[in-house]
Amino acid sequence: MNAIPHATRDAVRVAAVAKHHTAGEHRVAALDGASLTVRAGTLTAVMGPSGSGKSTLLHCAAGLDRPDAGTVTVDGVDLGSLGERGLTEFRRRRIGFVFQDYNLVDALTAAQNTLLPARLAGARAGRRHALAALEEVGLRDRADHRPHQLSGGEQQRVAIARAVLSRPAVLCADEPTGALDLARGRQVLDRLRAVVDVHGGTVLMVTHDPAVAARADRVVFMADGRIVDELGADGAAPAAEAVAVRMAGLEAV
Ligand SMILES: Nc1ncnc2c1ncn2[C@@H]1O[C@H](COP(=O)(O)OP(=O)(O)OP(=O)(O)O)[C@@H](O)[C@H]1O
Repeated sequence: MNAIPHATRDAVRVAAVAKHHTAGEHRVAALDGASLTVRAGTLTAVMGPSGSGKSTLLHCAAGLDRPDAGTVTVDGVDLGSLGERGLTEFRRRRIGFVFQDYNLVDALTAAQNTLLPARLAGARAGRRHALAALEEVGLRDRADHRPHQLSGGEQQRVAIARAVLSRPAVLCADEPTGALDLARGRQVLDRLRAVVDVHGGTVLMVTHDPAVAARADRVVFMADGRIVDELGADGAAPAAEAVAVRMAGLEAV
């Protein structure tokens, strides 16, 4: 097989993407020519002032929103070339989500939720695989609990177990630690790091917290619907202080 090493492949390519939202008579340019390339096997954090377009960028990269202009390519597939059904299937098979409100199916147990994307994709994964993935996120003993019986952080970890099992091309995380206390937030981040460092996965994460962003390999900064700056591109780990200074600069504008 001509496998390309993970670190040299692009998992996500967002090129000159524009996206407008309409609220009443207002038309807001949430993205205005945003471009971002995410290498496979890396953890990238997206930061920026409130309203700068972070969530919209993540939604476009995850195939949940369609851009008005520009292209989004995930794992070599131009999402714009897919119809609704094709896009839904691609999302199920190739994109993982750690979102506050887009995570788990209430009617299913943690183990069943962990298996869901793999099963939908036709993989022959069974309970044994689900338990192994849940073990990795420290939740093997909660395998038969349903989402409402789990805390927010535990639900996030089930969503990560899912990614461990189904190996999406990219795992998109929107404020994965936002609702968690420090210790639980750290656990979730440790697991996201393991998705990258142990399993060779790719994570794209939106966060407001410089300390969280400092766990990424690269931090990109948004303002007015575009990527305007970044840290870590030279291979040096971004420091929380440097991230905070850049953010303060953007928020002061
Ligand atoms: N569904 C929507 N309808 C109308 N406007 C929207 C919608 N979603 C986002 N916007 C607007 O688009 C712009 C970008 O929003 P987005 O949520 O992407 O920013 P963000 O950087 O993630 O913000 P925050 O940090 O506050 O979550 C904002 O001005 C926002 O008000």
